[in-house]
Amino acid sequence: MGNVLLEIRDLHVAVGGREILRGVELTVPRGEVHVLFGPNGSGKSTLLAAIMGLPGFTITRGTIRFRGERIDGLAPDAIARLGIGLAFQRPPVIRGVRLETFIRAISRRADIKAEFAALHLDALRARELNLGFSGGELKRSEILKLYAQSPALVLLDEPESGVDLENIALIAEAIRRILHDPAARQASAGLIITHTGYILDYVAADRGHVFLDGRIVRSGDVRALFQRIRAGGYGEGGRTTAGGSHVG
Ligand SMILES: Nc1ncnc2c1ncn2[C@@H]1O[C@H](COP(=O)(O)OP(=O)(O)OP(=O)(O)O)[C@@H](O)[C@H]1O
Repeated sequence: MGNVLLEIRDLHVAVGGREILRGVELTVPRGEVHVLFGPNGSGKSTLLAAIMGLPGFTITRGTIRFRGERIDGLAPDAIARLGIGLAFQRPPVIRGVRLETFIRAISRRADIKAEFAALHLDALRARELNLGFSGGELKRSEILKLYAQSPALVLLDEPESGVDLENIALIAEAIRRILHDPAARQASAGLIITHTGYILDYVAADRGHVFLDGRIVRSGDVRALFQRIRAGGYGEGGRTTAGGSHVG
């Protein structure tokens, strides 16, 4: 138990009265990076939202434990304070709050100025949070947010989607700094959703899981799972859901 950071048992989650997660079982040990694959609508983002305690995602059965303590039922700010951070797939706009003000308010890091520069976000410091940000800018500011927050468990929802190749490298390097921070006593654990797999070229991932219809149906070596999905789709015998070599 001492080595387990996140433990999810028989998790059922309803959204808008519809059951989306139907018995998720997942264990993430300290310092490990796990990757979630699965077709559109299979419930991957819902899982991250439920871990984060976001409103509208109702846990109807099961438990979520972080460092051995139940966190299901806690408010998102309490969960964030315990050391979990989420980079949204589509982050919300917050009018009237400048990017820099927001980052400084949540930052536990001394070197945040350097990270603004590394993520090419200096020109956006005074902008209202996420308002009119391009796809790449949105993703980079989400990663900066995580870097500032410095969580023990990092949840990344498609960090590279809609991002050009140069910016993927920029983002992936920053994710590496968050996950494998030499200043931290222990590396952070991560749970990453990806369709493209680009991120796997940069981040050393320990284990992969395939999501289908609200459950994890297969787990194993990340690269072997990804190759299998590329070759045959997401279903047990291949092709049932994703079809052909199309992954995302
Ligand atoms: N706020 C909501 N209200 C109603 N249904 C929702 C809501 N949020 C998610 N859902 C539904 O839950 C299902 C799972 O969505 P989710 O975003 O978790 O899937 P996903 O696996 O992350 O998909 P993708 O790969 O397309 O991002 C979808 O059918 C979606 O429409």
